[in-house]
Amino acid sequence: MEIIRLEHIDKYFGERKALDDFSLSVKEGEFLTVIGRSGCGKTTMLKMINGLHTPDRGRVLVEGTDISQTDPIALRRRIGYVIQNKGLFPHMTVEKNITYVPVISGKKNKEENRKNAARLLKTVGLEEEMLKRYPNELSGGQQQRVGIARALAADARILLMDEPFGALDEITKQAMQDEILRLHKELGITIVFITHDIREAMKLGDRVLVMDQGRALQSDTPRNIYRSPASEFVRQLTRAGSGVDLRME
Ligand SMILES: Nc1ncnc2c1ncn2[C@@H]1O[C@H](COP(=O)(O)OP(=O)(O)OP(=O)(O)O)[C@@H](O)[C@H]1O
Repeated sequence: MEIIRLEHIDKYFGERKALDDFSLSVKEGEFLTVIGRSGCGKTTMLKMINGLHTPDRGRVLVEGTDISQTDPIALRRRIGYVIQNKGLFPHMTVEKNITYVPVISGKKNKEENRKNAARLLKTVGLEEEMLKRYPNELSGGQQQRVGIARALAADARILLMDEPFGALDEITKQAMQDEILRLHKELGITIVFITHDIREAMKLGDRVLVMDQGRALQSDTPRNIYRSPASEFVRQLTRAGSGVDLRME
């Protein structure tokens, strides 16, 4: 079943066209990785899904409903959103961070919320005693885990991740990649995951979407992308050590 659908989206920032007739369909339970040069529109596309950006043309459907017809706050609360670094509230404990959305959504039972937060921490591989800590008392990898736990706290069925592991060292990054693969399998959630790292895109994605200049260049399984790249750019991208620098526009 289709869970996310973007139909012929155009998005302008002033004169600049960030998305150009962009369409996408994501199936429920799919793990989609998104890769492309800096500035090609990846984040803009992701923010279309949870309504942080609105299209100038086209429609966005989540679970079959046009999101322009739904309450944007309710939409954002049921879609998990994990970003690099700046995700957690620094002045709140881990517990408060994780229970933030459930609490503002009306779940006021403290004991139940605490139990739920402890369960989620365990799900992402952290100890319950971390509930009392503040974000600056955690390592980068631990903060990312809390970010994921928080995104899952509202029983999200969709997780949007924007370069979540970009700032982590290689070893922590690999551990987190394995962790997110496990979570995806266990929870059956749908994940849209932006990365600059082609190895990460190929390792995690059931399907890899390559974007360029606001358009979808190719979207296929890692194997097919590797075997039958749609263009020279995609071919170079998938060849390890090809020297393609995605951070350059
Ligand atoms: N709020 C904004 N105001 C003006 N221009 C914007 C805004 N957000 C994005 N843009 C522009 O739209 C284009 C697409 O940006 P976007 O952040 O989606 O790219 P990206 O592929 O996610 O890049 P990166 O990989 O560097 O994060 C860029 O040229 C960017 O400068």
